[in-house]
Amino acid sequence: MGTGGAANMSVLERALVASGTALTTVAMRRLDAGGGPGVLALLERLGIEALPNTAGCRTAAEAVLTARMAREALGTDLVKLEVIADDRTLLPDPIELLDAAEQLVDDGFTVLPYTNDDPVLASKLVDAGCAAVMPLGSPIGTGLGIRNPHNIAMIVAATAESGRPVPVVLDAGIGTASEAALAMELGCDAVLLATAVTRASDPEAMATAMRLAVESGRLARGAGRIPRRYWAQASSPAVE
Ligand SMILES: CC(=O)[C@@H](O)[C@H](O)COP(=O)(O)O
Repeated sequence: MGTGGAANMSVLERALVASGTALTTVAMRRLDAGGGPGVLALLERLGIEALPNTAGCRTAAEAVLTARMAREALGTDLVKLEVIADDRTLLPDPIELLDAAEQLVDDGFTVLPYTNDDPVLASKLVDAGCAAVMPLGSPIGTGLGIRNPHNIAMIVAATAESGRPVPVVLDAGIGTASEAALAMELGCDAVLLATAVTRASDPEAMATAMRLAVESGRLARGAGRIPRRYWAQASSPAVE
């Protein structure tokens, strides 16, 4: 889960608990430095691990600095690496992203990069030593779902066949539960979402729906779906 967009801390808490999340991002450049029990205190009380996020960074240098500050502040080598090209699309900048990933891996970070649904860039991030690849379904906050399911399936296949199989996390753009289920049926190992829950009319209910969708999508993936057929096939064989 992400923590951005919730109406208040009480709504966020109920959604986090309902989602069953074990790892939740915290945008380090948007952290409320003020007093009072902020997001970090909430996550600690709920026993949810904080995943520092370099959200808002536009260059590799900014992302590397933000990650290092987060490691100092939170004592974790985990980092969700976001390097954004522009404020309108919030799409990853592939050049700066790969540069930052290489620097952070060299500096001992466990890097979880938010990337495009581009199998070539995903493979380069795996080769750079990232601990996962996190392709978008559609741009952050759009709720447009998974625009290129085939690309996500290719990233899953290429990652599994690479010398370093790493988890694939569908990150961004999920709008409702069926899209989270589809991500898991495509072979993703997890989803990372915020807007669909935190800005839903009933965030707690949507968080519950997402948890159930991820569980069912994962089960369906393992159950071996039937092949798609061109022509009909009677479900009951004809009696000879
Ligand atoms: C939670 C987080 O890190 C977001 O930047 C993530 O990409 C979620 O995007 P949505 O808000 O579209 O779910």
